[in-house]
Amino acid sequence: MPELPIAATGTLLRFAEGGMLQLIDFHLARRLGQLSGETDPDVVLAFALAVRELRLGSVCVDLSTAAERLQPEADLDDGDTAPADAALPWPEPGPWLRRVADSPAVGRSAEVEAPFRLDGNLLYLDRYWRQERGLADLLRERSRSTIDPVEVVFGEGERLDEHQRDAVRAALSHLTTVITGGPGTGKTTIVARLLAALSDAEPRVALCAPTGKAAARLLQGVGGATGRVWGGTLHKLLGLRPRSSATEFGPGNPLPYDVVVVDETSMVSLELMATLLGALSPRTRLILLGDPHQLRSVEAGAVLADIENADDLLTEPGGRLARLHTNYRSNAEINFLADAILEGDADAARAAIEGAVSIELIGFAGEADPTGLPTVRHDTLSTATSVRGCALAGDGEGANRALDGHRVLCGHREGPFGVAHWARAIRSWLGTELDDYGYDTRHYPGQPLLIQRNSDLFSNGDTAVVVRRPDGELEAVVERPDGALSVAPALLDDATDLHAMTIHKSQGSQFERVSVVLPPPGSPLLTRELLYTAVTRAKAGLRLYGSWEAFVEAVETPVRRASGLAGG
Ligand SMILES: Nc1ncnc2c1ncn2[C@@H]1O[C@H](COP(=O)(O)OP(=O)(O)OP(=O)(O)O)[C@@H](O)[C@H]1O
Repeated sequence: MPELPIAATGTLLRFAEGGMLQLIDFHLARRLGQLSGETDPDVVLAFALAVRELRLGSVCVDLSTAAERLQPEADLDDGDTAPADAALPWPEPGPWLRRVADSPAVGRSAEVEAPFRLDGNLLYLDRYWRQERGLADLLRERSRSTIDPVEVVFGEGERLDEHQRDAVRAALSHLTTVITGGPGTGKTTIVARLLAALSDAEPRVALCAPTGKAAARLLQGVGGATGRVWGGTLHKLLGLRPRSSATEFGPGNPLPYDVVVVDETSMVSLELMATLLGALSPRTRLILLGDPHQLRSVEAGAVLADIENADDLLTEPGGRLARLHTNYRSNAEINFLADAILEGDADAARAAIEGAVSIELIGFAGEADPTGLPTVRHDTLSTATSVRGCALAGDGEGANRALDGHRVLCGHREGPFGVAHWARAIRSWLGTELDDYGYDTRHYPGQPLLIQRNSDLFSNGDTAVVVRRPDGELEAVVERPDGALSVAPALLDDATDLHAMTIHKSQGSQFERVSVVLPPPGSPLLTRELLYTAVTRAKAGLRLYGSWEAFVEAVETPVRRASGLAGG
């Protein structure tokens, strides 16, 4: 049963009881309405739904389709399924939209400040409407600008395929280029090639990504930082301070680069993308790389997918979209499965698993201790043993490499299908198998760590391994864009043991073998994007723990995030 707001009555109470609104949605909507004198419960309901949808990752709510499209929420972490969709008193869309439009809390022109904004059928919190509009205007403006094209001649022996060559040419002759493709389709290879083609002009280049790990991989892929090539997170590029929305660079102080490349753009929120576009000089080439089929940013927005789907954001002469198709890294069975998932074809996806030698589905219904499963024991022990071997020999980079041999990924954070439970079970079982391994709260050689906050030194999502130095002291070796960094383990006291991680956090990384703990049937997390993201983290081997029912449900449930961008 959801927690109900005491002050809610009538319609709003019914929606809260039906799992459609949480306390925060109700209170924020009511307060913002009260400040402007709005008390009509149906209008406050529309505001509360806009707040709810923002919390769930959509920039706005489409009031004309809300009754059919919005689903009640379940507690994501306890594995509960959503409450049954009791018939809720949805207002008639036409009159509802008119009453919302007339509300004093809804701005009518861009000059008027008001907490909400109605754009057609889409209701926004004003701040997000302004961000979306600002981003769309800047993208369209850049699409109208031309740039001197740079010629590229591909050599005889160059192994770039036709799509990759087209993407390089596009980026060399446009101000804004979006290059989409799944993992291993050559996005990094292309960046290296186009930087080589631009090298005569000695451009100042920024290579960045939403996470430090993804930025590190991009930088490594193009041969590392040089005098004119900088690499790091998007937050660092913009000069965003932790826990603040102020940036060093912006419209009055543009970024000092000729080329800005962003990898893993699917994880970038609307707010961050709008900030980036606002901080670019009109002559800076922008190249956005990413896989629009992966999970979206944690914050609101699905900017990459929206730009890909919109007709008018990225157009000639200044803008171009290029798509890459062939995954050169993962094995053919994993690629085949990923394609079937994207097609939403559950039969083909199931057949892809049943006919594969490198993929299997192991029954897991949440009842058993994960380490009772021999497959979990085998994979986690072999990885922990290799990581620990390197750590005891003081080899931090080797330990970090070995850590990528196998990873347990969960959709949920808590509960029997969640990261906390699996990580605890694996760590305590490994503690019984390996000497001096994580049996109490002290750091230990081979301890794999996940950093969960941004700071001057590290980025949220960076990984580290605790190693033993020749003098016997322990140090944590962190992988960063500009190389490994050794720090006292105490500096990472708030990092968590990385015996399992969420699928969300795994974006931007690939591992030799991956074990995925599927959410149970009925979980709101069971979506096509979650499954695709999890499956494509694997290069050579994949295990899914769960049921066919959960698997099929995921394949058949695409995520929808509302925004006004793709609508043009
Ligand atoms: N045309 C090609 N022929 C053969 N191998 C290729 C080709 N293009 C790329 N590769 C190889 O495929 C692998 C993946 O390429 P790359 O790292 O550039 O992909 P990516 O899209 O950046 O992957 P991710 O985003 O997942 O890191 C690399 O080992 C690369 O050398």
